[in-house]
Amino acid sequence: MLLHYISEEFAVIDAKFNAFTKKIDAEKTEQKHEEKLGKYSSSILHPPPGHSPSTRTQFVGNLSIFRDEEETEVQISRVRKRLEVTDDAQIIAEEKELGGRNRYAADGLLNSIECNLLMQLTQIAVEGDGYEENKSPHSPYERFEGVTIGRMALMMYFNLTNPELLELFLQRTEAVRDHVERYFDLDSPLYFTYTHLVCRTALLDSPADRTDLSHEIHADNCVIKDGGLCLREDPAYTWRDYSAILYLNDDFDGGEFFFVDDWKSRRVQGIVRPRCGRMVAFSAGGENLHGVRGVRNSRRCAVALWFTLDEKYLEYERVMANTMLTRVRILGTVQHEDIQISSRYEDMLIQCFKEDEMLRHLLREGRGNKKEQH
Ligand SMILES: O=C(O)CCC(=O)C(=O)O
Ligand SMILES: [Fe+2]
Repeated sequence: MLLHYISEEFAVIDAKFNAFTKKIDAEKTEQKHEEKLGKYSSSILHPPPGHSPSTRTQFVGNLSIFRDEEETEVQISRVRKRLEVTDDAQIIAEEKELGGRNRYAADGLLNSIECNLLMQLTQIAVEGDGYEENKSPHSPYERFEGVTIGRMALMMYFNLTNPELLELFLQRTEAVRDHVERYFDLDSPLYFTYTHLVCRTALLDSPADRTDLSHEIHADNCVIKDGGLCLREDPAYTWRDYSAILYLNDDFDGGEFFFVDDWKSRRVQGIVRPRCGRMVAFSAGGENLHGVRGVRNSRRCAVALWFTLDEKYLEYERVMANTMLTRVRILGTVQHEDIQISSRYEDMLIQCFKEDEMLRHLLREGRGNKKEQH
């Protein structure tokens, strides 16, 4: 009876994986089609990165039996958290200083040791990662490299990077999510939807007088139309509700983050200079048009975090990464000769779950889906 139940459970997980795999294939075909049509050629559209929607129910749907109890606990812990104000983070600028609505900056989300550790993770960054392998999606004078959580998790699983680094990354980004959720005093939970560790490196042959931006002015969840209106419609990541950028270093010139009032006038309302442990957070709509000034030398690294209020867009790679971390703690890493993590690593991630019974078991138990990690 029990065996029958377990095999049925696994059949359900298999079906989800198959559906997910098909979705990835469909996305790839769609992407090729879009590339042909030049859909992303407009400079005023915030380009990738970002995965298409995934749902917790779609992906780890059979965990829903834990849901009721979990939700109640989440509510209680949220109330408790609002009462305590015991963080190390200090708010350094709010709406008034930054010149607009729903935005703030804080320091102290990482200490210098943590920044140095997380900078080690940037060594596994891949050119164009998250941007369809485009090396310089934003500025021709910079190289853009990124790492997603899925890639970090795979590297850790195959013993190519240290589990403690991934753990630190997941914990500190969770602290940012929690801070943003509490600061904006949201009534419903804020979920991660996409996380991207990115570095922008000034190319040596860049002209000294370059005036272009490292990241063109944009909003994170809408497309700016010619008239200046920002429309929350396809192909924008319309489900993104809040954004945060957590900075890891300051040993470079330029690279300031700035808010502007309007796409055409481009009047700067507020500037945030990156430094270790500083973050800027804001609502992701047209009220928060922002950009990044050119990085004039060296390398600027930061973690870009996008959040949603809609649980169905939950970042599934974070659930998988937590599950893989638990597996590695229990059974150790997987030895594999000459493993290469390709740029399309998603298929490999799914394959690991298909082939590793322990991972499937932990996923089914909800061990990658810690309630404090929305
Ligand atoms: O790196 C930054 O400071 C901002 C990047 C950004 O706005 C984005 O990736 O959407
Ligand atoms: Fe942005």
